[in-house]
Amino acid sequence: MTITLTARNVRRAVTTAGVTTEILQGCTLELKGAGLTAVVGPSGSGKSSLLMCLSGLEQPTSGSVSIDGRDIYRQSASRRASMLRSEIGFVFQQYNLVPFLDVEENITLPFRLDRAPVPRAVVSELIESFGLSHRRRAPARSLSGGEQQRTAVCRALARRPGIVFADEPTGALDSQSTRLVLDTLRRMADEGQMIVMVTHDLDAAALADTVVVMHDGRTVKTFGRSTGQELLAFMTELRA
Ligand SMILES: Nc1ncnc2c1ncn2[C@@H]1O[C@H](COP(=O)(O)OP(=O)(O)OP(=O)(O)O)[C@@H](O)[C@H]1O
Repeated sequence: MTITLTARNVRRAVTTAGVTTEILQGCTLELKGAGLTAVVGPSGSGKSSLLMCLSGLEQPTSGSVSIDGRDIYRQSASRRASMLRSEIGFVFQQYNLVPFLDVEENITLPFRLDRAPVPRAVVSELIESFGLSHRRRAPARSLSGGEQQRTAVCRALARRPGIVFADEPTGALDSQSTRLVLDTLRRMADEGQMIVMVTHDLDAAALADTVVVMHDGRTVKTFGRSTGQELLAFMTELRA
C-alpha cells in the first residue's frame, strides 16, 4: 500500500518564561509512497521541530498532520500511540540506547517489549550492512558516537515501519560511516520505505528524491532530485 504523509499549515508556538516564540510558522508538504526526503535549511529554521510534529511527538499549535488521511493528532491517545509504534520509526539526535544492553539487544528491544517475534535475518543483515558485526555483543556504553548512531538507525529500520524519521542521522559520523548510513537509507527507500531525514549536509540531501527547504519556520520550497550545487545555490540566495 502507498503511504501518504500530509502536513497542512503546521504552526507551533512555545511559551517560555512568558515569552512566546513561533517556531513553526506555516509548514505544508505532501509525501507519497516510498522514497527518501531530506529536510534542509539554516540552523534554527525549524527542521527538528517540524520532524517532531510530523512524527506525532509534538502537537502543532494549529494545522494538521495526517498519515493516509488520518489526522494523527485527532486520534485518541492510545490509538496515536499504537499508530506511532506500528507505523513510524525514529532516529533522534540523542540516540536513546540502553547503555548496558549490547548492540543486538538494543536493536531487538522494541520487538521484545511488544512480545513480537524478532526478525533475526533482518537484524543480522542490518548489523552487517552498518558495519557493526564486530560490535554486535558490545554494550552500548562502550560504543563510539558513530557506532551508537548506526545502532540507533538499525533499531529504527528493523521494524520496517512505513515511515522512518531521522534527525541528522549522519551528524556524528566520519565520511566512511556517513556513506554506509546514506547508502542503506537510500536502499531502504528503494525497497519501499518512506524515509524523512533532517540534514545539514547538502551532498546527503542530493541523494534524496525530494528536498524540503525550511527558512524561518516555514517550508519555502520543495525540490525533486537535485545536485548539491543546485541546493547550495538556492540556500545562498535565501540567505542573501
Ligand atoms: N522548546 C523550545 N522552546 C523555545 N524555543 C525553541 C524550542 N524548541 C526549539 N526552539 C527554537 O526554535 C527554533 C527552531 O529550532 P529547531 O531545533 O527546530 O531548528 P533546526 O533547524 O533543527 O536547527 P539546527 O539545524 O540548529 O538543529 C530555534 O530558534 C530554537 O532555539
